[in-house]
Amino acid sequence: MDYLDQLNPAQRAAVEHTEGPCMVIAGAGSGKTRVLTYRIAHLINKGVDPFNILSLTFTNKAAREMKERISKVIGGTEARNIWMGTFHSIFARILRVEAEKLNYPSNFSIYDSADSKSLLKSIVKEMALDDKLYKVGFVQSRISKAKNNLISPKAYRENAEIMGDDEMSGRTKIVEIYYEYNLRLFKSGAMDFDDLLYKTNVLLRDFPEVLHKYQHKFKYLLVDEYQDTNFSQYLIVKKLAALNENLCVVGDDAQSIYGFRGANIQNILNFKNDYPDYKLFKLEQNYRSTKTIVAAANSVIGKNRDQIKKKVWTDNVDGDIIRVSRSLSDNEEGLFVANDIFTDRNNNQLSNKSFAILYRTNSQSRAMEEALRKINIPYRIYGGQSFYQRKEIKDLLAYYRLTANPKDEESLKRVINYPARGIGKTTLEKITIAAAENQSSLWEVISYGLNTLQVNSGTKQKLADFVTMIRSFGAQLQSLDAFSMAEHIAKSTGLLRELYADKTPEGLTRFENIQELLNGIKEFSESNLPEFNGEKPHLTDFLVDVALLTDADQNDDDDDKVSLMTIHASKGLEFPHVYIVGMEENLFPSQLSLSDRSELEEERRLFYVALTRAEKKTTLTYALSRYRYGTLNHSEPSRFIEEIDPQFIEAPEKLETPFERDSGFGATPWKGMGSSGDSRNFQRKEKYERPASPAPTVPPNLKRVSQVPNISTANATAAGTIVAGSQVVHAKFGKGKVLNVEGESPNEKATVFFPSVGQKQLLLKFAKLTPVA
Ligand SMILES: Nc1ncnc2c1ncn2[C@@H]1O[C@H](COP(=O)(O)OP(=O)(O)OP(=O)(O)O)[C@@H](O)[C@H]1O
Ligand SMILES: [Mg+2]
Repeated sequence: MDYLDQLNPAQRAAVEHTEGPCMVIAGAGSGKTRVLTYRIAHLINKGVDPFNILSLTFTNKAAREMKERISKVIGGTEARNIWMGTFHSIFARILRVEAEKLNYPSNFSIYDSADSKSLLKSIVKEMALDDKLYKVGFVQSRISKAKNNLISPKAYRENAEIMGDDEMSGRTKIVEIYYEYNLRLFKSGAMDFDDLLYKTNVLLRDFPEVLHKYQHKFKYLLVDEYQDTNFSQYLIVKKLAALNENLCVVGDDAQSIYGFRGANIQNILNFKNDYPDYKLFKLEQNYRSTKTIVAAANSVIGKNRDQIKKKVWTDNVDGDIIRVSRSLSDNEEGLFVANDIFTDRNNNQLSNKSFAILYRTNSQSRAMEEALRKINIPYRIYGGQSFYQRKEIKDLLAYYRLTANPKDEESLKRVINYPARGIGKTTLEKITIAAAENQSSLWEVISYGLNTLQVNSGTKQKLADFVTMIRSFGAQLQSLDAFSMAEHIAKSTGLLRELYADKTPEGLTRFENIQELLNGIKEFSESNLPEFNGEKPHLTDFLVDVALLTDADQNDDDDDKVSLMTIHASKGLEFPHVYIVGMEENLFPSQLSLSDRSELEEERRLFYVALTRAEKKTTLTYALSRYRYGTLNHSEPSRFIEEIDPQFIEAPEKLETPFERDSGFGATPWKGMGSSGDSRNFQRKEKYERPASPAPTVPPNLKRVSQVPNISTANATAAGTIVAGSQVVHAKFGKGKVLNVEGESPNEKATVFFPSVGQKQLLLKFAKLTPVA
């Protein structure tokens, strides 16, 4: 069958319109990514050289999948020559080639977010600023915002009011930190993530011949998820496309979810100004989801004021209505989800990978993981604490980075005394000061300025040995292949021995992780990628992208596992069955978004993204209490549940009085096991224990979602018995004194002082306070 027949007429028109600017704006699941994929296949089929195609995707995994699909469509191996990947990975690759023009080494280090934070922390400390006022995360996001808007430190200083710093309770030193931070990055031969785009812009602005070269090279440009590009990305695309204007962008304004990180939906709206002759394609048929899911998602997004109105419809079946499940706690919620997957999978012969659990914040994965582990359901977490963020991995990578680029300050600090070699904190401080005085890097101090350093001769020797070791690695970089070099470093630094000696379970895991990294490098060494022209790649080749890798980029799609990820990470993906968990006020929508309409609308778009990931079935869950930042909080169901048109969702009952129904986890495989093993959960379980009543069995195929056991509100918390001044006992916090009671039944709140934990605000209907005489 001709591949063009695998498209509907609107999709086909977009694919065949290969010359000139075009934009595809369409709702979720309508085949935007499919259009990009087929468009590339079509270009190659028409004779365009894959080396002349640049395609920018949201993840590297998406790029890989697109290439596979293209290969299937057109056959052969040409697809692997397409320039395809995320903005960051593509332009990191280009910067490697052009780095020297910017006075950077081509082996420049890429600082990930943790490296940047660590550097910022040092700077705040060295500048003797208050680290409570200048919180690292805050400073980092300000600098990131500036960089993504191409505001240099100088421009920042001149336009401090544009950045709004004067309104930020006296945090006027951000710009000084920004200056110093950039300087240190430069001295370290390092770029942070935002620099990869910023410096690309500088390169294309200041070196017309370079711009010219890439304009000629990339004759066809394609961008997926265009609604989430920021200004810096927008400008790169605009510059590269200026010569040929063969630019095709696809996106959905309703799925713009990175506004908090500087993505600018205006890029969609401005397209027609930049390219007045552009062609606009609209796709309206959704191929992914059931009628119910499409209609439910439409009803939600319709509540947003700022949007391009779209019709999205589907020919697919009606499908099940959306289910809602309520639990008492986050752990119970985890158990519900795990159990539900277990039953559904077994009753309907489904694979694990048909299921996905999506959440608003990474920390919500814990309860899900525990529950899945308990009943042996294999799962995979995308994002979160990624493999490459683990300490042992970062340590070894720091050696590799240092070998390639000895000026890399963060890497040097990480390993100069690991494994321990007697180079202490004070020595490092002296080196840092000397570097600042001489305007040099730490490496330059220890390799050339050792004599001027005020340390004893023993320490000097240790530093000299360290320098000799790193230099000896450097000398072999070009002669050894990636794996031999990597293994040699792991062994001769003593790092492998150190981890091997640790026989604790954690130590064992760390050792295995290192083995896994080395295996990965081995695979890479033998991968025979076209860019290495038949030669074995070097360790520097491996390092090119390693800072940009995320867990989503690991290629183990064949594994049959349940997927766990944040909604942000789920963009563009699809799964037959989706659980959206933690549907609670202050969590989703997030607390920070509640006071601002545009932020609330971004949360709603996020919910739209979540809902539209599902092909067949969507389940929403919420818990009535949840541990957050170490304290137990009571929660209310999310407003988003009620925003779904009621015909498409299970009757939400009376969400605000959740305790009157009585049912249980009848069919759970862990019946009678208690909710969880750890002592914290045990306490919480105890707290919610109610007088024994037989748990009714919920047949697994029942549409109504099983509910958690109810609890009686008729206990000692009744109004009147607890007043300001009375002494009470709380199941978890122990004895306390009531300072104040406010609000009306059933929402009275008490402020109680507990000697064990300090002051707490508790809702009486949940808190089970027992008065003591
Ligand atoms: N014409 C078609 N015929 C059959 N299946 C299609 C067609 N168009 C799209 N699909 C399928 O529909 C699903 C959704 O397509 P795709 O992922 O391209 O949509 P999208 O618009 O990119 O979605 P999102 O907005 O979530 O990124 C995919 O499984 C795709 O293969
Ligand atoms: Mg897509």
